[in-house]
Amino acid sequence: MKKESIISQYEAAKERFAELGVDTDAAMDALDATEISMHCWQGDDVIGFEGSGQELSGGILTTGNYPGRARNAEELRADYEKAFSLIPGKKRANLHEFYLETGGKFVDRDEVEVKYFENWMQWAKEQGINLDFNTSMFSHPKADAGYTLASYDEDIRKFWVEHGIRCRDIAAEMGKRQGSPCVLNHWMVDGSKDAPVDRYDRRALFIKSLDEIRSKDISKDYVLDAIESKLFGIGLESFTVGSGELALGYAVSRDILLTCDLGHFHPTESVADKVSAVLQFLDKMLVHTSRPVRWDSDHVVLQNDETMALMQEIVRANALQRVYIALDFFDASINRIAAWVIGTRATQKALLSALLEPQKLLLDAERKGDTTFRLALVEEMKNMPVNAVWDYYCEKNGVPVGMDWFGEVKQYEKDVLLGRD
Ligand SMILES: C[C@H](O)[C@H](O)[C@@H](O)C(=O)CO
Ligand SMILES: [Mn+2]
Repeated sequence: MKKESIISQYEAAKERFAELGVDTDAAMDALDATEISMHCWQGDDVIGFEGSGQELSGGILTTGNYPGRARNAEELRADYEKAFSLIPGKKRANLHEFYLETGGKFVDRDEVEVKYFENWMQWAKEQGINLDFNTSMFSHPKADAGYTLASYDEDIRKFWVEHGIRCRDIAAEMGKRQGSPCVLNHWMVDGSKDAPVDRYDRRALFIKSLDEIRSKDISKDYVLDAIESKLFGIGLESFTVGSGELALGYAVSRDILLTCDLGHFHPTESVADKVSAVLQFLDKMLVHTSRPVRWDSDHVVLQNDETMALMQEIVRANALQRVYIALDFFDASINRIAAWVIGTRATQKALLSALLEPQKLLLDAERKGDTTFRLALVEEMKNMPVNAVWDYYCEKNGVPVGMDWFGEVKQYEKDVLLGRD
């Protein structure tokens, strides 16, 4: 699209929104101030660089065989950079522990140290971005029985506690060096295929282990712990130790973040609706934008009703400073850089659309009891020229407008990705 058309379409859109009392420039400023944490695991199909040959486990699954998967950290960082160049606004990089770099030596999860993330930290600094981190309590022989922190086997439980402690130290170092807290997500696979008899002791053990992991007092300026609940995993259909209630109770009682993943609840449950409830009790929370298709399939997130509703609820609750937004999907059937670009831009567009909502008009109508006007306006907003504002925002940020990014991904595929297989 020509620059003049982008500008003239933006001017027209600005006027339309202004008629509804919406300031498009303020909306773009708010979007600009919001960091989106881009997960590393889309780039290599959740395999990591441990080199143990261990298959992906833990009830999650990547399907597809698109060429060009990143095979090492250098390739993954190069792919990240390509994706960054096609996405406007502030980005963070979200790492799992098993993306460590050890120079070829096998380092088990209970031996990980900050030195194995030096390259990542250096790179993040050069890119001007911050890092987030995740404990990796899956895809490991000691997680194969389905229990980690809730294992009855004390050696296994201690192994994972040690892993958690070390991950927290690494996250603290990241947070300290980058001058921005590193969000450390704790997701544990723990659960079982069939209904267990003992749920109570398992959960008590799980909590005990989490407390042990978090026993060191680390400033929230460095690390923000978050606990992620889940409904079920493949092969772990009947029981999840870290259920919604357990995670919420743990987060509230320990004053840490709760992580709500769009794919981790019953299909009729609205994650958007949880935001205003959770934030009554917690200062902050983390959301994982994903797209469950029939189950927690981790399809690339789109600007669908769930993502739109989630962003609306964050904006309506005036909670952009309190909700950390991270992506969580992994699709190996399409170009992985395109997956990042589609998912990140979709998340940002949904957020922009929420920021362009005529909040005052809607609230006034609702408070007056004029639900007819509210319904009419909500429906009308769906076809307002949000995209003209988005195109202008991309142009202003020096990233491709519309589908222009796609040609760049295809070129990179030809020049770089196809040479990998
Ligand atoms: C890689 C995992 O999918 C991710 O860390 C976790 O957040 C999750 O959602 C597991 O289902
Ligand atoms: Mn998740």
